[in-house]
Amino acid sequence: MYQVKTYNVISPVGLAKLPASQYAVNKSDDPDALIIRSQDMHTTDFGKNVKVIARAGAGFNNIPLDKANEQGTVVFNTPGSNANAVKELVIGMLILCNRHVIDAVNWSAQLVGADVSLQTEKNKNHFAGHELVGKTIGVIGLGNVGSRVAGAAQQLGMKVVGYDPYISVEHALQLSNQIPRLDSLAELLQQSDFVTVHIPYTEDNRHLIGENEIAMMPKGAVLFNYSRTDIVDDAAATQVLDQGHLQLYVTDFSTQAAVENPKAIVTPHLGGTTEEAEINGAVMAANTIRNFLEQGIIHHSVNMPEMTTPMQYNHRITVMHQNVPNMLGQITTAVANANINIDNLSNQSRETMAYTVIDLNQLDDDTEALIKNLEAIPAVVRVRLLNR
Ligand SMILES: NC(=O)C1=CN([C@@H]2O[C@H](COP(=O)(O)OP(=O)(O)OC[C@H]3O[C@@H](n4cnc5c(N)ncnc54)[C@H](O)[C@@H]3O)[C@@H](O)[C@H]2O)C=CC1
Ligand SMILES: O=C(O)C(=O)COP(=O)(O)O
Repeated sequence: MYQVKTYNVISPVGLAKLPASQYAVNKSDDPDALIIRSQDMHTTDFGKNVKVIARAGAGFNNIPLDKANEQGTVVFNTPGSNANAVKELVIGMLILCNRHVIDAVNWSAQLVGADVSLQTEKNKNHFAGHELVGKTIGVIGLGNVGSRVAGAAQQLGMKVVGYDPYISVEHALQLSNQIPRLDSLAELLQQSDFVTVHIPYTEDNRHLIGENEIAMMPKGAVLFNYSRTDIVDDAAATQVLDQGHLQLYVTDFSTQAAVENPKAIVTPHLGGTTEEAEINGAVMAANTIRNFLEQGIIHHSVNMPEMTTPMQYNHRITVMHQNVPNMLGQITTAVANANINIDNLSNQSRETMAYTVIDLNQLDDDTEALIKNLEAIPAVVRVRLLNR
């Protein structure tokens, strides 16, 4: 029985993909697998028995990949599962903000008395807005979310420019040829009435949009952050709001600087919070966990190499190890010393880590000794034996 532990709200539709005959959910404090969303795993203990962490969602900066690598824990995310949800919220906020709808609705809610319609007609022009057609939106990051935001903004009649020096082939092919990909961030910032950021948080992306970048944006521009805290320097963004250079700062992240500034519009990390996205993410996470635990398949990992060959033989030994010389030699020697014939072997690497998978039709009686010998090889971090 595999033990699975969940953190955050994980859709029961996804959990139902884990057969009760093989998986127990939230029944053990020493789980094999975790399904999480934004739980901060830097401060949440997870033991060596955790073989897999599935992040139902896109961003994985809440998971310490160094620790995961050290103990041989494969980390997955569910790319694209909530991208439509974020796109819809960003486009919704774009329209709401450009028409001052939030202030207008709050104002209407305070109306009392018999002359409500009179007051309305007299004051509505305080909330006169602008249309989006013909305005320029700069989309930073053209992955699952950014490419959808770019496409939707284009359909609204906006001019769209993009910036993503690392765009995947898949997303580059999907992007309309009407959407120019600019060579520099500065070029994008200088020409955009609206800037929206859709990139992962990494050390390199910390404060990608800071004081200097905001200064490059035209006066009266609007900045959206539906990516992560700290990709935009909130202190700088809220300061220029006060100085009037930015018209609005719209963010999904409740930092102190943002919530204290009346000109900042803060949604409480709602981008991926729709029933549909929660189901998509949880279903993908559950399927990913099953494929990995039952067959050793790795697809959509953020720390380990891809290995998508299904289990076609009776037994599979998976060896997670550091990506250093002579590992294959040592692993195959250990198997040969056990007098076992290898039917299929695959070895993939990714940065500092590698994954070797050995398929066998027949095992000898002393499998335990073989597993121990494999585990004893320096640089091996986890060995698993899977049986069909
Ligand atoms: N507010 C929310 O609830 C949600 C927030 N997010 C955030 O949005 C981020 C993006 O999500 P997805 O589009 O699904 O991820 P993705 O991985 O599909 O796309 C990210 C894109 O950013 C690009 N990129 C990376 N660094 C860049 C840089 N310095 N400049 C320009 N482009 C850069 C990559 O090449 C990639 O194309 C996530 O990492 C997460 O932090 C995602 C989903 C929900
Ligand atoms: O998928 C992401 O990166 C998100 O930010 C969504 O986070 P959540 O699953 O709503 O806690």
